[in-house]
Amino acid sequence: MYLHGTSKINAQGHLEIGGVDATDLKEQFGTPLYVVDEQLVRDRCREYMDAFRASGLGFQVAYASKAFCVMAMCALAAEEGLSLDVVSDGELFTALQAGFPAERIHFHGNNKTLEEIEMALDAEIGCFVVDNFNELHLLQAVAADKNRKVNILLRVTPGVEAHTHEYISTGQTDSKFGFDIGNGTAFEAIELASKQPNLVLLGVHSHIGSQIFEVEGFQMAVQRVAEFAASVYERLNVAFKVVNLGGGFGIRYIDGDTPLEVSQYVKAITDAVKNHFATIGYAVPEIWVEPGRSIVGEAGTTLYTVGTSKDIPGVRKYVAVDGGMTDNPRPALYESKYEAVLANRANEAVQETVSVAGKCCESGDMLIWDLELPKVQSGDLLAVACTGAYNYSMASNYNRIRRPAVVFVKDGQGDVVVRRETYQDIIQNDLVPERIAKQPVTR
Ligand SMILES: Cc1ncc(COP(=O)(O)O)c(C=O)c1O
Ligand SMILES: N[C@@H](CCCC[NH3+])C(=O)O
Repeated sequence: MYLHGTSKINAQGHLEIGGVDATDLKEQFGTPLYVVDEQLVRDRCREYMDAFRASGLGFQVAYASKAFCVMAMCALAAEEGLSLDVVSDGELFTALQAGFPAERIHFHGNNKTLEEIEMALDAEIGCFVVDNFNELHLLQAVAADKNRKVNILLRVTPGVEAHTHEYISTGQTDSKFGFDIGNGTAFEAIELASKQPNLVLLGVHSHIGSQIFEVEGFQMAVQRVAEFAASVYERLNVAFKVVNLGGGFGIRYIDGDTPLEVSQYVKAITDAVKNHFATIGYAVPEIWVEPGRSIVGEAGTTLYTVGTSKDIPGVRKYVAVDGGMTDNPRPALYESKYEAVLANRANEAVQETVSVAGKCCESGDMLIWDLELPKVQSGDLLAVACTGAYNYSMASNYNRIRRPAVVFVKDGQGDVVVRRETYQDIIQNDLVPERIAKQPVTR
């Protein structure tokens, strides 16, 4: 298994993250357990901030909180000087409760409700990323009602197909998100938005997809947006102060994944912006980005205890762990691949090939197929790497399985940032109507 960030194999032959032995983490916090290498998250934040500073352009780096949204993470992002992309009232609430500066919060989403719009307006967030005409009209009406001026970006689809899984590709014309540049809808939206008395049109937003390894897609998106900006300026005399190029920067889950350095993505984007916006006739706009996965993905490791196994001679050996698709639905959703190691015997030689199953009542609940490990025993500690993004945030209580705790590790210390769910948490919202006869609780 590739060792990201501060992860290493220590003298006892155990996996260690943030200076804490994984077997001690199991002892202290139990399994399954999400472990986050705090230093690696901070390093990634700093890589983005430094790369943008080096470009000389105005910028904001907004952490896409959908990747992993808990109060500690919002507080960390705020401390590192990042902005925040939220897509729901729940993410907004989490950020505000963590004390995230409202003026650095950007609100996304293709179906914001009236309640969400009012909540965000009342919180005085920095910017709405408007996705469609319904939202444009609703936002203008609510802002007028509250006698407020609101910053907006319009989300456009630049017609760029990112080379990634079709479910996480968003820049193409046939997408549920945004105003299409190609068919003229984006132009229409700019014309309309620029006339709204309570909306301040800062510019546009484009996001082409996720887990992208090449810079060409981003460069192409910059070119399309710049051509669009030039035509908008020429025909409407509207200048963009901000261009948001979204997130999508890839990470290394397994051998063969070939992400670029953060600085390489940023340089490609900022160079393209300088190049394509230079001739439009106004100052080069501020560049905003929204990385999620590349900030937290490689920093996450999930620890599981191995339970049962089933050997089907000549076919395969299944080993089951105490979590699965409830804490990591990505293999079932996207056929995502992961690497793993026995954290308690990380130095031992490979002796068998096993497939790692979860504990859900579902055949598709598989975490890793054909993983090479030492002879696996019940009680072993399996560490799956690169689970920091879209794992906790997409976790569920399927089969009424309690969601694991999340622990931040740094300099030899582990701190719980989300406590493990209890049985009481599982039933806390359940109600039994009176017409259903109440059964005596026997134990
Ligand atoms: C609008 C928008 N911004 C940012 C992101 C974050 O993407 P990633 O986690 O790939 O950086 C996404 C998710 O793909 C998104 O839809
Ligand atoms: N949830 C996806 C990424 C979605 C990106 C959000 N637009 C994943 O786990 O890869």
